Amino acid sequence: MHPHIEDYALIGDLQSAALVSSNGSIDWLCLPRFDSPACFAALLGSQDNGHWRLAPQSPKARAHRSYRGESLILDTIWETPTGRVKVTDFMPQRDVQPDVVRIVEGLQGRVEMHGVLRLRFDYGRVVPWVRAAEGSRVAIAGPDSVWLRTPEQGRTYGKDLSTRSDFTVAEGERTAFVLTWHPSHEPRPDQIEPFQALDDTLEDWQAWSARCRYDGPYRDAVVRSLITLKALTYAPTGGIVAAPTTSLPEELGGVRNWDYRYCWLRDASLTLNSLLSAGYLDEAAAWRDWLLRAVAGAPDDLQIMYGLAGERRLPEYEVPWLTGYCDSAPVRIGNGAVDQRQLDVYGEVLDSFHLARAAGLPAEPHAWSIQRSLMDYLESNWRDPDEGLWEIRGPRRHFVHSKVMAWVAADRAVRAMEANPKLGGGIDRWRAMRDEVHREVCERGYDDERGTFTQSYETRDLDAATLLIPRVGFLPGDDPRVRGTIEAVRQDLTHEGLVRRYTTEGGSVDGLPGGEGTFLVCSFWLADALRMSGRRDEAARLFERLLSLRNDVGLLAEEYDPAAGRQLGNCPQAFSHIGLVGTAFGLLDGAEAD
Ligand SMILES: OC[C@H]1O[C@H](O[C@H]2O[C@H](CO)[C@@H](O)[C@H](O)[C@H]2O)[C@H](O)[C@@H](O)[C@@H]1O
Repeated sequence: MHPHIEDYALIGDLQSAALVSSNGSIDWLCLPRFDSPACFAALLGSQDNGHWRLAPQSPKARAHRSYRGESLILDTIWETPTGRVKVTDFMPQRDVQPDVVRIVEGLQGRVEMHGVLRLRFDYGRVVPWVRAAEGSRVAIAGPDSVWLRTPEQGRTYGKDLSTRSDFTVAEGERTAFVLTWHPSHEPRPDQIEPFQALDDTLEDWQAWSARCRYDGPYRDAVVRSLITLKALTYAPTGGIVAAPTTSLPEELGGVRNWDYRYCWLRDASLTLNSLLSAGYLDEAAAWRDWLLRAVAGAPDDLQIMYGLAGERRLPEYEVPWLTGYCDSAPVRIGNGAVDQRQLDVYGEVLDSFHLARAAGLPAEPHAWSIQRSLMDYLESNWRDPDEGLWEIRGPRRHFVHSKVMAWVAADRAVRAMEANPKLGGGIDRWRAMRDEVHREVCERGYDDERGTFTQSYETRDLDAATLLIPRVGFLPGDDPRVRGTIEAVRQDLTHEGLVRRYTTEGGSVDGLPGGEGTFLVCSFWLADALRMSGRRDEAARLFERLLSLRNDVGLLAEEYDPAAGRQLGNCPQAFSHIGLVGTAFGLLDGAEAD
């Protein structure tokens, strides 16, 4: 039986991340990068696919956990019949090689502890050779090797293809495990000092969090979301992943299982907007530079997603030896959406540049050249059908959201040139395009009878993405067409007050079998649309309900099943935390009542 998705907490080092369950087991870890093969993949299979549990021996032990202050350091406090013990899990921001540190500290009495480490390289498939060397254990298979440093007290031994540790911790004692990955052909890397690493890591995160500019009633939730978003950035390149996991299902037992360990232009631009709104300019500069490298080349070669360093090939394949989270198969690596046409990404990228300029990010001449060439491409292509932001796997359509985002792209380009005419570009053409897109969307993407925007020109069905229309400035929030869309979405797309992306019943637009949960970011968009249409109190109530869906350490997956009361989909998902930050900032504006 797998732990619930909401039973997992995140630790990470800005290059990869691990999921730690509330029973003390690290069940997911890819090394050395977010998108490397996992060496712990129990999350998507069984313990035989790799995990590392460290917890009291007593079956009566009960855990309570929290992050230490405004950091990504996880403290789990275990109460047992013989005493209390704290396990602190973190990944220090790395110098050379990645480390996972687990510090065990006796708080009261004496507690017998037990550790089980099963390393399985290549997504839970390859059992390494393990031997004792230089006072540690080293596990090697193919290109990977992992060193494990264990406490001096107690006993470490091999059993059933795992490395076990038995030891006792008394009040006031502190001891550490350090797991270090490195390429197997290289000599053992320098060893870190775990207690010093703890102090340094705490200081790094707290210094970063202290720079957050949000000053309102939801600060704890906002900072936790920002830390989570920061943890999804890949520091060496500035790329930002959509989530650190693959194939956590959108429906338990279903097939809607995707790999999110890549940089989507859409998700990353929106992540950046959240960081910018809270005053984080350095990340904006790093992302801009990543983007300039990734999209360099002919504009019609632009992809909607890339690897962490801008890699273009992310072929999708299935991993048959993993049975999937709660038997939700297949487990997929890579993402076939890489070859899709999604015309909204131009709008998201240009909007992100627009916000970066407004936030005072120093100009970079290449950045405008890229924006011009993106606009030139979009001018000739915005009339085409596409797969849209939901990355449907059915036939292309004229999605209203894609067209609205084409309007956003033109609008932001025009505004950039109005502010700085020296930039150079086709301002008159872009103005004309902006007007034409607006007219067409209001004619062909609006259902007069029902008084709502639709999902695409081809249908009367609805799409939660149309809730973004006031947020991006396409129409004001009090426009009757926006108000009508809010009501229609509420009628057709909500489940117990939470919003689905679109309907999946009866020959779904997305071309996929099965259904899915409510999509969390869409519920945040509903809160935003309500606020912008003058219904602030309803927006705040919905926001607070959404906050209550976070797990015990403030994390949100992609989706939520209100009937089962469970989170679904990849976790933690940038989209959901982007939604949280955006709505919290929005609620600071205009505190007018309904
Ligand atoms: O719904 C089917 C599609 O689901 C995934 O896409 C979703 O995740 C992306 C990353 O967060 C996001 O940008 C997109 O808006 C979401 O719909 C998956 O990546 C696709 O391959 C799949 O077709």
